[in-house]
Amino acid sequence: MQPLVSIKNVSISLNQQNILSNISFTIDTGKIITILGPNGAGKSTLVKLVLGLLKPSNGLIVRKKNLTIGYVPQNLQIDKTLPITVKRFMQLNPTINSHNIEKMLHRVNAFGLINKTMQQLSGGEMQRVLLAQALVKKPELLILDEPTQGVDVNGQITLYNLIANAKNEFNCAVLMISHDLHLVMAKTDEVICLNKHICCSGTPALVSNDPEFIALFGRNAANQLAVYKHHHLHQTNYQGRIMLPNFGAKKNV
Ligand SMILES: Nc1ncnc2c1ncn2[C@@H]1O[C@H](COP(=O)(O)OP(=O)(O)OP(=O)(O)O)[C@@H](O)[C@H]1O
Repeated sequence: MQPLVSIKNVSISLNQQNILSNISFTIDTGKIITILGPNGAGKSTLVKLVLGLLKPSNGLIVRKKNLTIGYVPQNLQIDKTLPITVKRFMQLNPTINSHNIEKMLHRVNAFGLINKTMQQLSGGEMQRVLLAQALVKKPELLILDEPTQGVDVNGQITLYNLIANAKNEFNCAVLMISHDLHLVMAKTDEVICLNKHICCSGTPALVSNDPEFIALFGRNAANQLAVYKHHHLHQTNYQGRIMLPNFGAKKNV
C-alpha cells in the first residue's frame, strides 16, 4: 500500500541554522508513530514539515493525493476577551454538520462541555475538544504535538486511549510527539528518536524483552514501556519522566 507520507533524506535549515538532517521514514495507514527527543531536537519542526507548513531545504516529502490531516496542537491560545463556546469552536469548519459535531464530542466524552466556553475548559477537557475537532473531518492522518501537556495522569490515560481507539475506528495513521513514554509506548507501533537527525527507530516490542529493563522496573512496567538501545548518549532531561538512554533498535547515525 502507498504510504500516506513518505519523507526521503529531508534536511532543513532555518536562519542559516541546521535544524534537521537526513530524515527518512514513511507514515502508513493504521500505524501509530511516536517521535521523542530532547528539547530543541527538531520534533515540532519535523511535524511542521509533515504538515506542509515548512519546506525542506533538501530532500523530498511526498504526500498521498488529497491527504486529509487532523492536527492537535500543544495548546490553543484563545483571547480571553472573545469567549467562544465549544459548539461555536467546533462549527468553525463550515463543512461539518451539527450531528457530526455532537457525535464526535460524545466520542471523546466531551458532549457535556458543548455550551461551555473554551476559556473555561481544564487542560484535559481542552485537549479532548481539540481531538474531537481534529477527528470530526475523519482524517487519514492524525498529528498531535505533545497532546498531554498540562493534563493530569488520568487525563493522559484517557487521551491516549481515545487516540488509539480513534485510530482503530477511522483506520487512520497517527504521528505524535510525546514525552510520556510509560503511557504512550504500549500503544505505539514505531518510535522515532530524534536529535537533529534520526538516532534510532523501531518497535517498542524490543523493550519488553530487555533484561536490564525488566530487572529494574519489573515485567509489568516492561509491558508498558519501551527501551531502546542508543549508540550515543544524548543529554536529555525528561524531568521525572522515564528516559532510558541505551537503545537497541534500527540505527541511523
Ligand atoms: N524559525 C526558526 N529560525 C531559527 N531557528 C529555529 C526556528 N524555529 C525553530 N528553530 C530552532 O530549531 C530547533 C528545533 O526546534 P523545535 O521547536 O523543532 O524543537 P523541539 O524538539 O520541538 O523542541 P521542544 O521539545 O522544546 O518543543 C531549536 O533549536 C529552535 O530554536
